[in-house]
Amino acid sequence: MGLEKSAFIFDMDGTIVDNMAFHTQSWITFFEQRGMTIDAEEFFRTTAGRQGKEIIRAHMGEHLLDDEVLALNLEKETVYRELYGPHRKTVGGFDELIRRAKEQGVVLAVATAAPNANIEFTLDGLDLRRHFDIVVGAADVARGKPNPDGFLLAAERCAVPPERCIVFEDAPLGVEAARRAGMRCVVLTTTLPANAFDEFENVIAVAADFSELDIDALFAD
Ligand SMILES: O=P(O)(O)OC[C@H]1O[C@@H](O)[C@H](O)[C@@H](O)[C@@H]1O
Repeated sequence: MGLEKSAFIFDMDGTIVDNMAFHTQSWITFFEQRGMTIDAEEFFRTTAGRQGKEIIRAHMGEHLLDDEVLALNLEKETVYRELYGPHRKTVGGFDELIRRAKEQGVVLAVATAAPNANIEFTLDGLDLRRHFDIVVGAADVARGKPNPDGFLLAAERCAVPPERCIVFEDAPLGVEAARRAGMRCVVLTTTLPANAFDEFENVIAVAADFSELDIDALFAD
């Protein structure tokens, strides 16, 4: 890798941890209780990376008051944490990739659509926060993915230009957010297969887990 300052910006859910099936299950339960049915795969493609409040308003009505949305989102995220809690662990090869990235001086950030309680649940619950220079969550930006706001804020706080940032993502809306931010992207196929990302020209690598990735090769692109 060259001497220029560079950053890795990790999506959290579905990327650092393989938890999207648990998010989807908690949404299915949440909507079922309100007499609504959702298709799991379609739901993942169209919502993963959006903020909970955006997902709730899109499905239940834009008229909902902020406090109502907050309470509904709290309910959904509580179910999610109960479901995923016993399964919490990082995706294979994550610790080793972080170790190598630190050795090479890569600045490390997280940019997630998750609320603070879920960030604490995952990053503190797995003792990962110490690895990251910057953590950006739903509370820091108005709009979720596919808007680039979270990635751009993370890059700004890292003081690394977008073209020197590599995003790690598992969801199409997240890859699109990276594209809009002017960032290259590594896709983790935790939830969708590689061909679900064929349309994206900013994808530089696709991997089942982090052990398959070579840092020098990523920055050589
Ligand atoms: O993939 P990210 O950016 O970490 O996003 C996490 C969000 O992804 C959404 O799909 C979930 O429904 C939210 O509840 C969750 O917080």
